[in-house]
Amino acid sequence: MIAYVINPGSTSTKLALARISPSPNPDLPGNIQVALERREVFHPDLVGDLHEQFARIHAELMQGLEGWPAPDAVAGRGGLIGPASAGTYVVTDELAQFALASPYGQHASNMGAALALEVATRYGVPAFIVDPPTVDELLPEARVSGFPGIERRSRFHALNTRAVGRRAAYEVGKRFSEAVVVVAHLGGGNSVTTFLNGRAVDTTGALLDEGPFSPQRAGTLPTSGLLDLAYRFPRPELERLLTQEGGFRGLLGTADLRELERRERDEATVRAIVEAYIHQVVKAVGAYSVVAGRPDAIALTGGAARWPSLIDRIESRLAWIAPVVTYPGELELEALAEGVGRVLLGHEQARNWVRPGA
Ligand SMILES: Nc1ncnc2c1ncn2[C@@H]1O[C@H](COP(=O)(O)OP(=O)(O)O)[C@@H](O)[C@H]1O
Ligand SMILES: CCCC(=O)OP(=O)(O)O
Repeated sequence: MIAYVINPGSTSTKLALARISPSPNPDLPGNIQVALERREVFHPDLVGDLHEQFARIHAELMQGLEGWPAPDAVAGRGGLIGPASAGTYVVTDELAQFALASPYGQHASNMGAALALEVATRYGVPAFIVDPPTVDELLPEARVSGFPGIERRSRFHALNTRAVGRRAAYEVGKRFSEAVVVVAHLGGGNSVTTFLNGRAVDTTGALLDEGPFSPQRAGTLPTSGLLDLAYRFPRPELERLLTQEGGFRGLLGTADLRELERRERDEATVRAIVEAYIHQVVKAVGAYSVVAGRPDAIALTGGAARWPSLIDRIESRLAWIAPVVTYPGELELEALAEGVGRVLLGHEQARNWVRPGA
């Protein structure tokens, strides 16, 4: 069985031809075996409204697909489509258009559904999204913020962290649906999430929410400092600053952790900010390790997990809580393929999205 899987990101669109089959080992996560033939389409200057960028990204994507055999299905990384259950969703034109103009925030993943639908329509096959970032399974007590009218939202790296959580549970001899796993996605954006029996019961969020600062996002700020900023900048500019000019980029002038890995040894300022990042990450993981009882496993993933000494320092401060497993980079293409496979192989029913408030 063949699926095209498409993951639009802020600087590139990652894609793969996925060959999907039932796993010969029924104990493997998801009981599905996936083999990926990967490609990447680079667009480092993706700025502005996604509608304006979509036609260009779609044209470049079609070139990226050239030479592949026809698919049985196409899957795109889901966007900010409103509160949703975890699962694999059929992409309709309504879902695709809603995501492109999402009222829940601008994010490259908002293009995933429309790109998948465009490609799938050309081949006359179904299009899907899997585990969109707005998967919302929060405990009621996790929704309360502390001020009336402000509700904590579930907006995180659901696709990657669920796939990583499934594997982390498997590594400690548990099924994801019967385990407590805390997953820290340390990428361009960060999120720390507690999974209880396969459900994301609490999360820091990843976009203008909470949590440790990231290569480009500010994360949780002291409220008084945020108020000062609110009186200095109009909201659109402040959103851009907090999501694109915060974190390492704001503090050290670069969002590239590979550069900081080289500089840390000789520059005390870099060392101090990296230590502050580690401090914030371990504090967040520690806090999310008490949400649902002692975790069976803690998982570290995202691009920052490719920095060995960084991960060693984080792991050494967390290992007393639970076994720590690391998945450098992300499993988003694998997770898209597994989500489609679960539906096409009959393990799971595809979900139909309903517009929020409909
Ligand atoms: N080999 C590496 N060593 C250290 N940092 C890395 C490495 N590869 C990527 N990174 C860093 O990870 C961050 C991007 O994480 P990633 O999860 O790929 O981003 P995104 O959230 O955009 O998908 C960047 O700051 C990048 O510099
Ligand atoms: C919107 C939540 C997902 C997210 O922030 O992804 P990136 O870190 O890849 O931007």
